[in-house]
Amino acid sequence: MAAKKSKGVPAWDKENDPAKTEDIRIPIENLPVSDRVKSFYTNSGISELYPPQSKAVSAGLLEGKNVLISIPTASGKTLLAELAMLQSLEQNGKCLYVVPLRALASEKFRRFSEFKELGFRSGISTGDLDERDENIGTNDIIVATSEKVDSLIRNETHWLSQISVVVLDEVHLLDSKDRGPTLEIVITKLRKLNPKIQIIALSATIQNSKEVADWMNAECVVSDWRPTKLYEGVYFDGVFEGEVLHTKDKVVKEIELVGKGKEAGISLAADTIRDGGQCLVFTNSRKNAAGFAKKAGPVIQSYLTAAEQEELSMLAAEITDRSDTDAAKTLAFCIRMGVAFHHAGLSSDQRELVERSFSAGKIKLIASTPTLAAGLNLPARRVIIAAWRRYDSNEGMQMIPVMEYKQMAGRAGRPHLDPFGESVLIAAKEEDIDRLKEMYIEADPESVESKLGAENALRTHILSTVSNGFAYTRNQLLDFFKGTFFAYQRGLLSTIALKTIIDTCLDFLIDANMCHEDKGKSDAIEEKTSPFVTADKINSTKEADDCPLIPTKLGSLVSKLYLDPLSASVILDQIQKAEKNGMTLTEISLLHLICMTTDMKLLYMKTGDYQWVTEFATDNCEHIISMPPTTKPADFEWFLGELKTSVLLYRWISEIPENEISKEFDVGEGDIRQFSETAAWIANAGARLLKMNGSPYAGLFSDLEIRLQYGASIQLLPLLKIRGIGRVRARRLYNAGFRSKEAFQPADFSTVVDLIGPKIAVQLFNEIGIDTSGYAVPEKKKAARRTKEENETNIVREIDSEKTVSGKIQKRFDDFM
Ligand SMILES: Nc1ncnc2c1ncn2[C@@H]1O[C@H](COP(=O)(O)OP(=O)(O)OP(=O)(O)O)[C@@H](O)[C@H]1O
Repeated sequence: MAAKKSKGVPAWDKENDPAKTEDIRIPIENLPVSDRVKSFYTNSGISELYPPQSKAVSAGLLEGKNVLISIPTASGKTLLAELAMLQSLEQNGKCLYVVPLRALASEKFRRFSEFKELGFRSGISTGDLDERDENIGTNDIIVATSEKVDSLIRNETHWLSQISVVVLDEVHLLDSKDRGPTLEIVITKLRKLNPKIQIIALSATIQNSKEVADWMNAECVVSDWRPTKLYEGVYFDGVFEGEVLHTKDKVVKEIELVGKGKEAGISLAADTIRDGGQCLVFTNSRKNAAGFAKKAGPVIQSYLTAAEQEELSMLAAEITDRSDTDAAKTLAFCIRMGVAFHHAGLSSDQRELVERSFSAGKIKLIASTPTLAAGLNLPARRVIIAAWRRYDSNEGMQMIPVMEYKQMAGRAGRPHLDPFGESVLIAAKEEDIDRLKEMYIEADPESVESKLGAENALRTHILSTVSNGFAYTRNQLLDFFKGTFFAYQRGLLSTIALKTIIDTCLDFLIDANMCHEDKGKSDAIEEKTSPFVTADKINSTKEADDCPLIPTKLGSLVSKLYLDPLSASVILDQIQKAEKNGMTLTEISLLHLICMTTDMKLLYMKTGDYQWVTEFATDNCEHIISMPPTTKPADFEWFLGELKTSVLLYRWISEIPENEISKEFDVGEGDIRQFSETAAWIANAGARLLKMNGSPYAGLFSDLEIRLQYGASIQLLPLLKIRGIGRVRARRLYNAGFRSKEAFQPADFSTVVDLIGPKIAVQLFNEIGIDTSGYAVPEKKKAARRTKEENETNIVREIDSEKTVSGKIQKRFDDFM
């Protein structure tokens, strides 16, 4: 039934509000948006809203109200965000779209770039694409991760206060131990910065959506409607039985067992691919993901046409052209058979290629860790959950959370991509069938619980809250944190808990000289209001005994660097100790120091590691600033983990090939990049902290930062400082006798072209001030050479784009799964 249109009243007529009770689908034509926005959607084939979307519009989405939308996977949450953003943009607004992962940011950025035809520009601010943060605020829509937004707030980015609509994608991640606290703080600060901001929160279905919505002062839209049927079921002993929840529509399929081992997972995948569908298989470890793909390959290959196989061979060649690690070879081997694996150990290039080729229908099956569970729109007709238990280092084998199951299952049957979807849990025993139905299919996802109440999470946010002027006293700090979801959820109890944690954190910050308390000067509060957050935006509860908290220069710097204050204090204390003891610090000393900080992730110690890492410690004891006594086993074990990670970084900056590092440490290329990038970011922060202190080691940290970014020896540093030159080209130039900028003479042009290719040679000569306009520049010759060159250009570009507004390196926040 179409809603009636009458003058001045929205077409969905709120009085009757049919969307609340009926399967109403508001026609795009009836929406209170401009004609060109309507045409944009109708031209793309979207003529009416889905029922849950209609419900959101009825709830005031297009009237500027805050709305939390908690509806099933694939039910079109993004379109709702788009409508609210476009409506605001037409009234000169500016929108911020906050996502948890960089892969999602890229997907959304690509989509919003289509609004160019409406005259709206989009930008991405995750620190890994070309767009620079200096200019990012000139865009109409800015896509960013929550950590990046937090960092933009800390750096007092002026356009943040112009944001009229903020979209919080995957807001149920408030529950995440790693990402939740930052997301919570970002929401609280954005609301303080601009109390009129419209919040659109998009969430998977969660138990306590009303509670989250109430915290945000938002309307809560809940629905279980899904545009395509999703059959959720269990496979056991050759049969898959699925059911569409709520409609009770059933399917029973006998599955032909195929392949050498007649394995359930492979047979289930083959069953769909034979019918022209594609499959996503979720496993519980990287090893199992690659193992599944290798085993499934020969079966899936038998369904491919010759033309498909040829295309896949080209994709496989793209992988091996760019990397010669064993993992790359295995991936290429699988891709030739139409299958792939996907996990955080792959490089971002490899992951993108796999996602892109699956979307294009070339790769038929991906076996993945949960890296692919969240948010991406992929054409999987069947999702197979091959393992619903996962190993947890603290608690052993555990069943995966219901929320994670729902997210995985929701990748199946996406509108426009597949006619229906199937999600299959594999039961090994008959008694598991009912258990799995009860525990996953029929179960409600867990409630979202704030994870803000831990000292580790709060320390950094307390410093930034004081540094940016969101609070000037202890009482104001408490008031600020009373605005968080943690306080809202815990009620009165949270005040006592928060006060205790705030006091502990402040004691630490005062001790570490990052902030001080101006006792007896409560008048000073008025004097030091920040230009970023004005005093009237602070809900002040100034009392006579409430004296000002003043961030020190060090505190402000640590906040802007996005470093955990504990990390900063470790760096400064250890350097001071070394200087006092008259030590001469080396790259090994600093690498170990980087690994001592709380911001650095560490490698696990394996049984075979103890001996060699202990020997390394003994051989290098003069380089190590602090060595724990062996009498404290837990501390010593931790120390060995730090040292093992330092050795990985040391190999990287010694130009050891990635494949060797991968084998030695049993890590993937993606891990090496993550370790080195995080370490480079901490080295940059270390350099800036020490520079402020006047320490002679600031320079050593700066050099180390560049070496960590590129994975290069100290000899190559002068060449690496030239734009466009990465470690491969720098090594080639160095070996040919070019050791610094000054070494290049106009006559060397053709030699340099031979070494690094024409494009980069021209760039290099121009950069060092030699005009190349009169030179004959040869065409690039071989495709293979081009790929390698482009590969290195990508690495350099990625590194260049890591620099933000103030030239700092931003931290990477990808999962390690
Ligand atoms: N009203 C509509 N009519 C037709 N197609 C639509 C409509 N709304 C959204 N879609 C399409 O549905 C698909 C899924 O939408 P979207 O990715 O926004 O879902 P989602 O709710 O964000 O899912 P998830 O939570 O799983 O990420 C997209 O291809 C989108 O273009």
